[in-house]
Amino acid sequence: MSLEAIQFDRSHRDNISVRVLDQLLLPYTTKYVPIYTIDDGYTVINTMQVRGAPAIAIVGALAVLMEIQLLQNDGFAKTQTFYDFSSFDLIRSALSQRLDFLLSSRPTAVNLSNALCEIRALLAQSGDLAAFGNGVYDFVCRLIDEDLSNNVKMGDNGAAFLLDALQQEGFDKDFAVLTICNTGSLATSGYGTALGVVRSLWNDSLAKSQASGDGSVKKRKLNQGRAKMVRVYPLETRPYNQGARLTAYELVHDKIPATLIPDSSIAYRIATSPVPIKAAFVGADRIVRNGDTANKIGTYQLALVCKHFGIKFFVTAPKTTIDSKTETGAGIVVEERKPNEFKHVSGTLIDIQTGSPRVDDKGKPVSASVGVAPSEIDVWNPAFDITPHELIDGIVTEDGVFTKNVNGGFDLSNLFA
Ligand SMILES: CSC[C@H]1O[C@H](OP(=O)(O)O)[C@H](O)[C@@H]1O
Repeated sequence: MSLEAIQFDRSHRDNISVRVLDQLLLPYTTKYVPIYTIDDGYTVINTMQVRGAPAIAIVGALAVLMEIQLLQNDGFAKTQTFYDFSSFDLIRSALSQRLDFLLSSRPTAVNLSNALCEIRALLAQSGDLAAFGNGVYDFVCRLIDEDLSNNVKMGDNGAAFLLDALQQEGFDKDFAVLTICNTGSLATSGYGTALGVVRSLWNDSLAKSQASGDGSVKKRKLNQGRAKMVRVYPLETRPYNQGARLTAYELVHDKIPATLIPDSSIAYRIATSPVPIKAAFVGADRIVRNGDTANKIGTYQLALVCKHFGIKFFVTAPKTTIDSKTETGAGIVVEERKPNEFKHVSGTLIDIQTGSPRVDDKGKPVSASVGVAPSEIDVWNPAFDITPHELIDGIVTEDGVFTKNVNGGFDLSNLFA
């Protein structure tokens, strides 16, 4: 099992390498795909071999860095025709077109456009390719390192906020939380956003129960109350099943008690759960000025169900996911995926006798797709929906948890770059 979505070998500055975990083959196959060019970055992002707003931005920026490394290789320069090396101005113009292309890989998650904006500024101020390459290298290293440290801060912020709120309302028992899609290490540089909160809640729970754990988890009590998280309910997250394929995989890896549930069972699960469900933590692809949030399709109705049951609903995202240029959710472009990603279900062939993956003559699990709808039927397959800020109880960030003012509005101006 590997939770390392991105392998960036920076041990030799002049010979860096990048590989990404092909998440379409999880949970049964661990395969890394090399990234050499912006085309490679576009492909793995557009096909969702790598996905998750922060991870998309990191892989996009790394693809630019790898292309720059290639452009500085004379052998490549002689073979390609897109770039005109007669002046850096011409190279700069070609690179600008390549950044536009990369940005079109997935339009809704703002992290990629935020990262490419920074890279454009570096391109404008660089005098030559080497200087631009060094600027992008420093930017990408900072993006990766800050994302990881921010995720742990965010996880602790969200966990402590919930635990303190439960203590204040006099709740001191075991509880469960809900989450949707994948917002863990596979969507970021590590630890995760909403799933990072789950990891911090679990660390707190282990510390409070003095559980032995497996030694790999840093047990950290995050408040003095007795309430502790004992179970996670990840939603399968149709139609691409990031919850079933990826979040369940991460929770099994971390040995966090979890029960995978169908998207359609949220209300009935809350009504019948053996332990009270006290919160939902979801990620974000774009949070706009008023707090309206784009996230995986299904998030909006999860928020509605939480409102019905009086359960706290938190959006969890780093500042790199904030879009300070867009006023409300009405301004967000929602990506629609190909119909066959909905009409077909892809995965690994399972031997129904043994329940184990079918393998080929090389022992590799066999991938397959099955049809679950008539090919003639029209479908609507949005990758995201927009949760109105009115349904959001808090926005968890590395800078703390932001809640609404007495007028029911978020003031996120402190988070704007
Ligand atoms: C921290 S990941 C943010 C976000 O990205 C996921 O979408 P996708 O799997 O399509 O890239 C999902 O919306 C997560 O909440």
